[in-house]
Amino acid sequence: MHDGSGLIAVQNLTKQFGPVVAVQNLSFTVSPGSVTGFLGPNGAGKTTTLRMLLGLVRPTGGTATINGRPFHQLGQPGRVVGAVLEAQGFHPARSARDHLRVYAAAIGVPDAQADQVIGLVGLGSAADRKVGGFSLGMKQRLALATALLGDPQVLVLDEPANGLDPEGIAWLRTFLQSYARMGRTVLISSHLLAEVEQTVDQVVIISRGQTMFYGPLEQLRQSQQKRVLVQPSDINALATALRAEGVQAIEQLPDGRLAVSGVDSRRVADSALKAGVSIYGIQEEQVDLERLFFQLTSGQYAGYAPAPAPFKQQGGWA
Ligand SMILES: Nc1ncnc2c1ncn2[C@@H]1O[C@H](COP(=O)(O)OP(=O)(O)OP(=O)(O)O)[C@@H](O)[C@H]1O
Repeated sequence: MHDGSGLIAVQNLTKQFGPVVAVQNLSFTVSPGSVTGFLGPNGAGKTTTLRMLLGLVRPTGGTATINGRPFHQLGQPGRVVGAVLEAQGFHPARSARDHLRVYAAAIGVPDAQADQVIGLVGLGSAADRKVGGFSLGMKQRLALATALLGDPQVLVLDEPANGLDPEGIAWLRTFLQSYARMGRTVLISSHLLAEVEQTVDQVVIISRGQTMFYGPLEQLRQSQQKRVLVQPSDINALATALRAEGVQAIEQLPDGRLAVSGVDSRRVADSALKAGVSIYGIQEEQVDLERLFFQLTSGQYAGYAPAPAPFKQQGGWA
């Protein structure tokens, strides 16, 4: 039927809606055992990609497979893939439990499974309340419960943190990470890196339908060179001393401090000491992932389309 690997593979995927290129030559893989964030600003092509993966939209070119097969060839897809694409159209007069039982019947799992997943997502005490009275966060939990009904190997969630309060986001993080640690595959989309930063192990960042970065989050972090910000008693003396030691990336900031790249604070302090320069303040700049994410994706709404370089390899820049 399928290879059971739990692998999601997107290869050279392209989708055009008339003149609009929603997804352009996108490639990435998502392995079991980790949580992957699928990130990009509004309109970047995330939902279209997920819809192609789930067999809801036919690609113009390329392939999207789960377990080595396109969605429609999976056999019992409800038991392989659990997906939430948008806050679903729940019947407002139906209870959460009844909603889940209807879906359980549709994919051929027993009612007991509905009761189990409702507890898993923390809706046990609201199981018999009408969904019409649910908050957005509760609907998100119910949507997740629906996706979990078939005990799927692969979980695909579009903007699952949307509408959750901080406690809900923390709960979702723990849930998804433990689901992945059980050897399952988890792919979640978001337009905010900060929202999923603590949840995901690797990221696929897209902009205007193209891959901008694909690899471990840690690698993205390391790609931004850290800077040491230092306030010396004599800027020129410290800059000269550093240059004499081969440190070239030195910049004077508007606030009068020096920003030194490619070295740690200890090295800068040692140079200052040797040069007889006092230090009134020193700190290592924190990596600002959000700023990097914005830089990577900010071209999307520019009034022109700069020719982008093609995607090359995992863990690299496109
Ligand atoms: N059925 C459609 N017909 C025409 N254009 C479409 C269709 N679906 C999506 N698009 C266009 O494709 C582009 C990508 O949209 P998509 O919804 O995939 O982005 P997204 O990253 O999921 O954004 P959001 O976070 O806002 O949902 C947008 O320009 C959108 O207008």
